Amino acid sequence: MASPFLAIDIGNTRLKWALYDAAHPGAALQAHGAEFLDHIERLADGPWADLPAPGAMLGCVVAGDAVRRRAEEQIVERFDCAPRWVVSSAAEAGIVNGYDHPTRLGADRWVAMIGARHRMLDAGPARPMVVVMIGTAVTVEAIDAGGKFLGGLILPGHGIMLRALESGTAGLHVPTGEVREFPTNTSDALTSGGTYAIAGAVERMVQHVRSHCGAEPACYMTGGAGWKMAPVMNGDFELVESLIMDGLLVIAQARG
Ligand SMILES: Nc1ncnc2c1ncn2[C@@H]1O[C@H](COP(=O)(O)OP(=O)(O)O)[C@@H](O)[C@H]1O
Ligand SMILES: CC(C)(COP(=O)(O)O)[C@@H](O)C(=O)NCCC(=O)O
Ligand SMILES: [K+]
Repeated sequence: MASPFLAIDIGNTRLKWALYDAAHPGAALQAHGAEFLDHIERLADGPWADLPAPGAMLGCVVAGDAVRRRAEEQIVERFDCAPRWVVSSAAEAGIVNGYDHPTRLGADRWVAMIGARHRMLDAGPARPMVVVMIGTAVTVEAIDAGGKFLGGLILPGHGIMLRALESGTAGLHVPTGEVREFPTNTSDALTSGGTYAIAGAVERMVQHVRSHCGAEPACYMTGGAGWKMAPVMNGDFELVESLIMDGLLVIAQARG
């Protein structure tokens, strides 16, 4: 019988976790949650206290070694399974890594591309892809129809953009505004500026992929703030909250 599988994604803002009934794509989600990094120590005695024990876990972490160790303490304290973390490599689960130094690619980016490729092939014939993650930072990846990661953009996320503007100016200390085509107050101008900066970068990457690959890319969006960006995107963007968890399930199955 299959045993439960624990997937963990540790970004620079939050640790996201999901427990599945087995370690393969399409497995049933049994429980999930997210903790800000300051609250990782609550996991074992809090949200994880009543979970069935996973037979294995796999995660990705870009938040640094100290945070990874704090998460490992919780995993080991609560569950009898070894912490395992994905490291970006030259090739895995259908994606070939075009980075100059493949292991320097953020593991979350690598895993999300693997999840997206699996989803795209499930839906139909192979196409190029643009994979966008809206987290603490924003990443915009280009993948060709053969599964080669061509390269990607890194931008500041909404929060970092606003904090940078606040700390670098005298007059920009205002509450969050609305996204407007023609903002007429400072709050709306800041919120709209950040949103359209991201949307514009994504649109450029879609153009680059379209002309490089000669085909319309399948476009996926994920990350904690993906729901804020998805409504303003031009073109067909599929919002998939679980893209990283999906990628972890694909990798776990491929590794057996
Ligand atoms: N409920 C929420 N809690 C925390 N951040 C949120 C929430 N909803 C949206 N966000 C936005 O999502 C971003 C964090 O997304 P997340 O995917 O957790 O990032 P990371 O993977 O970098 O830890 C924050 O910068 C914030 O703007
Ligand atoms: C780009 C990132 C900071 C994104 O982090 P996140 O927003 O998910 O917290 C992370 O993937 C990272 O640290 N990458 C390493 C550098 C690189 O991918 O080139
Ligand atoms: K992330």
